[in-house]
Amino acid sequence: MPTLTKLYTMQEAAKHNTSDDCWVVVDGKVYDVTDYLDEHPGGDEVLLKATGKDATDEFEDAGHSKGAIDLMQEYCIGELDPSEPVIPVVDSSAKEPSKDVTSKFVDLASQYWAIPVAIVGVSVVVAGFFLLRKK
Ligand code: HEM
Repeated sequence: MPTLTKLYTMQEAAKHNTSDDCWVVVDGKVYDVTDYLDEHPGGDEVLLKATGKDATDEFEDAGHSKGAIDLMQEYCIGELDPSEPVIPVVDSSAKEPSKDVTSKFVDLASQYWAIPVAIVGVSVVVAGFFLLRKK
């Protein structure tokens, strides 16, 4: 008889992000680790921080033993819904915040301040030259 696997969206899994209700997603599977938080040798903080995202990399980086991987099956409650559209994570730090006209002007001014200074300097020298010649 085929076993029915419960499917969850990442949005649904992400709601369980407290020490009273904590789900993590590793390698497409969803784990309810609420009862394991206090026992986790890596601490409860790492598990709480791993909620709301695919924590596969973090899980693998911790170098879990085979015993840990066997144990985690006890906490598996289902799988991530593969039909769920993957919402790209917007990395706001990658983009420059849009600047208004004033700050663009200030940026330009701070980059090209030498040009007007040079123009004024040349004008002063030329004016001085003509004034001296008139005398
Ligand atoms: C049901 C899920 C999990 C179980 C059953 C589990 C179990 C364990 C166990 C038994 C250990 C002791 C070392 C070992 O035997 O490998 C451990 C260590 C650790 N785990 Fe987990 N873990 C789970 C999920 C996670 C997740 C999602 C993360 C990261 C986001 C994580 C991070 C760590 C860290 C950082 C350590 C400490 C490693 C060290 O001190 O060297 N674990 N875990």
